[in-house]
Amino acid sequence: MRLVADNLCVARSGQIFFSGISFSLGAGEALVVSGPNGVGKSTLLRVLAGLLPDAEGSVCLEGADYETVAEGAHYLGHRNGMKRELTVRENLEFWRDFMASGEDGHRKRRASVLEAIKAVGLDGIDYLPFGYLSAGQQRRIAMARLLVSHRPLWILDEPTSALDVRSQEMFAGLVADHLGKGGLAVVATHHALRLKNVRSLVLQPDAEASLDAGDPFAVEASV
Ligand SMILES: Nc1ncnc2c1ncn2[C@@H]1O[C@H](COP(=O)(O)OP(=O)(O)OP(=O)(O)O)[C@@H](O)[C@H]1O
Repeated sequence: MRLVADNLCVARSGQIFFSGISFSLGAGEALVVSGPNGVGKSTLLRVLAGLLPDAEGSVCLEGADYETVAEGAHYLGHRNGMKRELTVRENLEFWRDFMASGEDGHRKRRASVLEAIKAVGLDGIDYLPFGYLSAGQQRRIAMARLLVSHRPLWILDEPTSALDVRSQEMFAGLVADHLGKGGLAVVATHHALRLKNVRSLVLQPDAEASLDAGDPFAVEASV
């Protein structure tokens, strides 16, 4: 399976935020997107997730039975996507049911709610309303959402915001495990992520985007 983006371009209010972004990401690989505030990282991720349909260019998951990239992706934006009034368990049960796919392979590869809570190191708090949790705990439960249903592509916007060093290592472990099983990930971040097997895409205003030295994959972009 490959995530293939070809010549992506986004313009809003007459201003081009980025153009000419093309890359190809294979199973087991991650693309880390970085750059200064407002340069367009979240916008790029939203394009990949199919949330900005008026963007130019194309993006697809090759070698997979998905009509759209969105069908094969988990998108975790700046917001956690949880109801404050519902308990941790109720929130994750909702997402597990909502994202349930008829495909057998997906059902076999998803964690139970309690397994997912344990995987992010928060077992024992499933009965608490989500709104009672600390900011870092809320982010970790948002990551547990990625585990209760299976999607091959993870699109993550600032996933480690509010996380302490230990939780960042936990996050790196989750992503490494996902990549190790043939998954793919695109991550926008300001932090040095403790990830291996990553490609880097740096968006810079009014400049050519810089690429990983020696990157064997085509990752080209200009802003
Ligand atoms: N609907 C819109 N219309 C016009 N401009 C917009 C719209 N939405 C976002 N923008 C602008 O698009 C630019 C890119 O925003 P984006 O959130 O993608 O940046 P970012 O690189 O993720 O920033 P940060 O590091 O602060 O999260 C910003 O200048 C923002 O103000």
